[in-house]
Amino acid sequence: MTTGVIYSRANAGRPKKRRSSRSVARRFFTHPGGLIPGIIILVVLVATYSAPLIQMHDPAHIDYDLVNAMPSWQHILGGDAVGRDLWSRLVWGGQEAFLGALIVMVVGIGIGVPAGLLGGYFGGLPDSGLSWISDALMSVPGMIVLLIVAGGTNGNMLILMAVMGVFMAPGYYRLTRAATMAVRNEPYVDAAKVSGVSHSRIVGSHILRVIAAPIIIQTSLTAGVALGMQAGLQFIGIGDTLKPSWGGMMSDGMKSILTNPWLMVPPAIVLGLVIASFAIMGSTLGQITGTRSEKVRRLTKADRRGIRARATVSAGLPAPEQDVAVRVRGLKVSYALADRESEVLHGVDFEVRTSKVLGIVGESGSGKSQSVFALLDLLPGNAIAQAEGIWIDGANVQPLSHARRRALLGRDIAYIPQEPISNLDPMFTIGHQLIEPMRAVLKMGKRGSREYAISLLRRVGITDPERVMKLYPHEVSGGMAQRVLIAGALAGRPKLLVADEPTTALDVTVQAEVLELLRELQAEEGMALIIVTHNFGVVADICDDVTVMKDGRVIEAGPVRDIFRAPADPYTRELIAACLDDSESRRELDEHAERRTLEGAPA
Ligand SMILES: Nc1ncnc2c1ncn2[C@@H]1O[C@H](COP(=O)(O)OP(=O)(O)OP(=O)(O)O)[C@@H](O)[C@H]1O
Repeated sequence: MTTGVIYSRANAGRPKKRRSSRSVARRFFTHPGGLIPGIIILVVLVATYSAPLIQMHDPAHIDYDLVNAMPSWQHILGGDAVGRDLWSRLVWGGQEAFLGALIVMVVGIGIGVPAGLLGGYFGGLPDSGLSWISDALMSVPGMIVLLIVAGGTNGNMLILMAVMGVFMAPGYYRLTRAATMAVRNEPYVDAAKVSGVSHSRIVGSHILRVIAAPIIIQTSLTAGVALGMQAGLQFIGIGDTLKPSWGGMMSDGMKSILTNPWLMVPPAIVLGLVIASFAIMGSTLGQITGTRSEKVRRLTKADRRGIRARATVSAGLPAPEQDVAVRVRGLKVSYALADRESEVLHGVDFEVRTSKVLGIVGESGSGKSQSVFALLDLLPGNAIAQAEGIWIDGANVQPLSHARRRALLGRDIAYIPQEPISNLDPMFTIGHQLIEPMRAVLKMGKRGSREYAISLLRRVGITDPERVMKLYPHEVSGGMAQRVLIAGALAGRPKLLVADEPTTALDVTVQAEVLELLRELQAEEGMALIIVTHNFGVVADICDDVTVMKDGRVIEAGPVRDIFRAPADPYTRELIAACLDDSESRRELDEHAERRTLEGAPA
């Protein structure tokens, strides 16, 4: 699950995959949450701005015969309390509403987004100053300011909307600042800076892309709020009362609520529909422009029935020999996407012998982690895993329920993750995080679990465990955190330990120590160990057997010595070549080559 991206000037400042605006538009208009509200807003907008064409009468013309008249062919929505045509006022009423919402959005985004980028990206004084202004603005009651401005400007709705935009700016500011702060310390942003990419380009290509989705959602909500607030102001009589407006129509309707409640209905429906459409549209746009690559779907009952039916295939297969701790046969993993299934493992086989170490090796995306997650039954909810059989310690666990498979974790099977620090909760001490699972899973008492935790920490090479127990994760190094996680994994005395790239996040000297520790513990405990790695050096260092994976398939498998000596597949040869450095494994290979040359065979 790690990806190694080398940052060069060629790709600096350019995200690897950028969704084109055409593809966003296509996905938006094929999504019901985009198409339906989009059509509603478009229809209302077109109707509003074609008001001179589609009005049936002059919206200001008073016809006493039309007072509170019910809908008819000549007046499709009837007449209001003073005898004006309701339809004509409704279509004209939207013009000011949309213009007002646009002003609010432009002012809010225009002030809030640049300020948020500035504060979030540079921090320090600009951030403190802008945050102070934003907090000050948020503490001012906006409605009161609007009423004062309304008094001073004789209810000029466009000025009022601009002021409302200023009050919306802190929302944009906070959103943009938070998203920018989250991204600014990402390694790819540091890499872009180191590559000499300008701040404006980093902001434009990396940060704006990340904040686009929340800003779009915020804008849709802002449009809805602006329409609502504007209608509220018009409702209380602010603005040009002679001009048709939705808020004004609702105010008129309110006055006649007892005599003619119908007057409220058309403006309320149109306003409600438009506000709801903006909200739904924003959420859909956010979903589409978000970071998810493809929409996933939840597994249906039919999917689950199919998985169970396919799982029963394993029932007829013989159990593995006694010295096989884990055997996986014909493992396939697919993901249920919106319109199809995407298969990422295509029938993977591997096995680990009792008290032996298996290395699963392959480049990024080859399917190593998916294979072990399927073994551990830890795949995400939309994953469909099928296998001819998954035997752990002689028992086929494939037909077992999720609950029974989960019950194996922490006892029979333990797991060591890739990123030690991020797998420890920063809110709790190391001691708490070791003791808690012991009490829950192993049902140990408080005192017993504390003593056991201390003994385990000592066992993984921590010389002052009592002190370490009191530390928080941020107070320990990566290597120490990995030792803590290894101690936790050993607690249940597992028969199988799965380590997913356990040294990737550590520096080279610590990597060697952690591997050495794993090798020692595995031998002492007699556990089977699966190490997932992309580094053949690690395989050479610690593994007895190796399974080489590529594109969700096993390319080659066998004892490490044999595969190093004579890799059958060109891909395996490439992987071995890639790990050739000054490490121990390189020396071993050189010695091997030397021996073969002395014996007269080609190296
Ligand atoms: N949740 C998911 N939905 C869809 N596809 C996924 C999902 N998780 C992983 N995949 C795909 O499964 C394939 C195998 O991923 P996996 O994480 O097993 O690779 P890996 O060999 O462990 O890589 P790395 O060394 O980077 O961890 C990849 O193509 C990946 O895109």
